[in-house]
Amino acid sequence: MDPPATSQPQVRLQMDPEEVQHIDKKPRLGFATEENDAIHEYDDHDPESSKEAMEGLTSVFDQSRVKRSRPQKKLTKKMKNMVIEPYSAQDVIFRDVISLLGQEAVDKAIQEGKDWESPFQFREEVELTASILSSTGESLAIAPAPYPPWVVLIPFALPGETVRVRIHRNCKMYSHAELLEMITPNTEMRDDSLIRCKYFGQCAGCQYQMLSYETQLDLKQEVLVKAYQNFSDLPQELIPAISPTMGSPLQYSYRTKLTPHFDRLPKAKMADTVLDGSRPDWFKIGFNGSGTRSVIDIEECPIAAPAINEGFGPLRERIYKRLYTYKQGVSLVLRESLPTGTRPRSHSPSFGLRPQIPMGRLEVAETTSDTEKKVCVTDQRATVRERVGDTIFEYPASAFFQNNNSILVPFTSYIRDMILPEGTSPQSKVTHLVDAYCGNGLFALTLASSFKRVAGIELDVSAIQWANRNAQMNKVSEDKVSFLAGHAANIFETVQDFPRDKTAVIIDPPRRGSDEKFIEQLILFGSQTVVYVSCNAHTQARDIGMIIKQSEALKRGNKYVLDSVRGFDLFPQTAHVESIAVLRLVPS
Ligand SMILES: C[S@@+](CC[C@H](N)C(=O)[O-])C[C@H]1O[C@@H](n2cnc3c(N)ncnc32)[C@H](O)[C@@H]1O
Repeated sequence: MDPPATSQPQVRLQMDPEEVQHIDKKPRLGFATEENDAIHEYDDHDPESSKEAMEGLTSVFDQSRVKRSRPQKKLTKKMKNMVIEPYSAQDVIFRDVISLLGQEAVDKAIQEGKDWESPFQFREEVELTASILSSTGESLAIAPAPYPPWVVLIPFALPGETVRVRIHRNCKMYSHAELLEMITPNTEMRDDSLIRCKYFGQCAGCQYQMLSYETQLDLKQEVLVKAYQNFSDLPQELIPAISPTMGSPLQYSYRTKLTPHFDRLPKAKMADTVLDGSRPDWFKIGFNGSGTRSVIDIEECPIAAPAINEGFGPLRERIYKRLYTYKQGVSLVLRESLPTGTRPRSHSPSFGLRPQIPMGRLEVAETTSDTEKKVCVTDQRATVRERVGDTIFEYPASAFFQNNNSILVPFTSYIRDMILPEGTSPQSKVTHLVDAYCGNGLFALTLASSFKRVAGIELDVSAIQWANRNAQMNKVSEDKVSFLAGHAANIFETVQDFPRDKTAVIIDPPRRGSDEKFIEQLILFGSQTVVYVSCNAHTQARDIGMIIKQSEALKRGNKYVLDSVRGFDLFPQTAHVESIAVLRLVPS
């Protein structure tokens, strides 16, 4: 079903392999995903991410569900091509549209073929009031009477805020930056003095800089509530109360990876420009603009780690000097790294301390980040070094690794505490761990000291080589931790000797979630605990619903129940949230 993790169908290395990835065609909505497996519709982890749903003031009915009777020529090419992926941002918004307009009105519009027919005249001025904030970070407004039922997305607006816009074709008129200035503020939630980035509103990366951190965490809790309501297909009584989101110790300067890019250079402009090593005014390196597919020039990113911002200036200068060498669009990687020579710490008991420190109502995790000076790695093939608690990780600069180091100790400790809750009797204590979708070994290696045996599996052969190397570097023996390259579902036949009532399985799949093959094997194996980690709560909710229902359908005397769901804020200032769901096997 999924392409192999190592294939990169639309991205290939051509020249200057040390620093750039040339892109065959102009990126549609984003770049190679953190999973390195394809060009995704958008990459939730990257500030350049741009969603179709954030393309402008966009109508949000669903093309894919409609059997059209009206002439297709009425639709623009873009609309014709638009298919809403289940569990995508558009699908998430579509559920919000239904909740706003009602199922009946939506069905009627679809039946009449009016789901994409804007009720607005060309360049008509309309005053819109945002009704709800979607999980994607933009607000939805209902067109006022006498318009027919119609929903418009307003990026950066908050519920209750009003904006007067002149509507263009398909409701698109103003750039988002202009929109930001046109919004009549809702003083309860909005505090524009909090905005730290001069590109906020223009750049597609951040959605929430105008909100207090407490509000951001509350919104992310709400994202998980809605994800489980809308996508798990579980009755409400089987969904536990979603726990408050764990805040990130660093709310700015946290990103350890940045991937700015530039488009194919315009030949005519190149011919007319004297390249003198400075930036020609038409040349832009940065991220996708909000509401546009073009790149905006960004010199610094306040959510990125200081080392990355320090490295960005010199990298830009190197690029200006050799602009004539770039034949295609280019994606860069900047990665924060410990200096080489940093060694693993000897294991200290501090890693076992409970991480949370309450700050009033706000819970922000305590970090054990290094105080050591970091460097910026821009060579995509170079090795990056990172410490998580006592464990050192190395991986290639272009590989996947969680991008907010400041929260990784509390994040991994929380998973361990969920697997080994306080007060468990020694007889029922989990002793064995499976790390499915293990990447280069983050969970397996940070948690190894708490288990007798650990087995990790990962599709990307190179990631497995790095996982083995990381095990060696941290002096974790092969008898204790083993890594296997392969489809996650294959892990279960290799851990038949693990006692199932004393085994926990961690799942951390890509955004698209897990697959039926894996879920079937997981349920058949029947480990005592399952911890599902995900950067996409919607596919997580779908999979959790499947696991619960299928385990019950097996009728073998036990079933999975959803014990807890908690968000971790790995992506402050953005609408994204990492979700940890814990399942326990209980007697039916
Ligand atoms: C979100 S990353 C998590 C990696 C790791 N747990 C971490 O936190 O660093 C998802 C990983 O799943 C891997 N993957 C994707 N499909 C897979 C499959 N079918 N079987 C095993 N691994 C897969 C990807 O290569 C990627 O490394």
